[in-house]
Amino acid sequence: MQIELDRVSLAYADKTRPLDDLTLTIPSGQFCAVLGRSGAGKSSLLRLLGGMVAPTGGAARIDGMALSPAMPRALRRRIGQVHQDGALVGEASVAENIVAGAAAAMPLWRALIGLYPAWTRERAVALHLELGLDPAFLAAPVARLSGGQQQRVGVARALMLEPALVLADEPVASVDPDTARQVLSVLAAHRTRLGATVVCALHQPELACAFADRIVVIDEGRIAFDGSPELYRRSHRVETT
Ligand SMILES: Nc1ncnc2c1ncn2[C@@H]1O[C@H](COP(=O)(O)OP(=O)(O)OP(=O)(O)O)[C@@H](O)[C@H]1O
Repeated sequence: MQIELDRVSLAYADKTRPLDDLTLTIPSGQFCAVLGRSGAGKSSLLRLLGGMVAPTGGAARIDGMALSPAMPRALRRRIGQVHQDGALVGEASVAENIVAGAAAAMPLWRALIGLYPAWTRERAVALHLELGLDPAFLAAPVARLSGGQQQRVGVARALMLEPALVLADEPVASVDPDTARQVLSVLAAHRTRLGATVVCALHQPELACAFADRIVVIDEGRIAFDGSPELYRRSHRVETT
């Protein structure tokens, strides 16, 4: 899916302006890492791309269609989102949290009573293992997992419907370096297999350079850098890992 932001601004009710006149095109199939200090506007950008908030200025489009909280369900189900806070149901099991990522593909009543088809359970288990989680966790309440394990559950849930666009907000913030690489490898493999677009907010420039095709740095709601990992490395002296 191609993303086009044309002079997009976002202002919250309290007049905070996390995105300011931002123009950005992310072509279909690109792995774009979004870097920037805390409070720079990365989560706001991902919320806007996920249709959770509407731009207050400019135009935001995905495959030519307007991005907004009112976008059609058929479009929304093609977007997989990894939320910074996990947005998991703590008392539900890990398996239940992961299969919930398929809810948009079935009638609401089925999701409400947990009547998920067999393929969703099989896919949930496959993703769980691919992300390096212990099979013994599947039946455990998600609240019992560590922060990093919960983040991986959030990634598995986001990939359930094989989304054409993955929006990942700091998906490796709480995991060790090896696990971080494993999680980003899963996102990169998803991109390669399906030609999906991946937009991933990160705080680790070295991981961004290792996995992304393109680095965008946001500062005070504006683009401070936009270029290849090679260019980013040269201009920011990033260690190669
Ligand atoms: N719902 C909201 N209402 C008002 N202001 C908000 C809201 N959400 C975020 N902000 C503000 O918008 C600015 C950008 O926040 P955002 O969460 O997008 O930054 P970020 O780059 O993702 O930061 P971090 O790396 O810490 O997650 C900050 O000043 C933040 O306080």
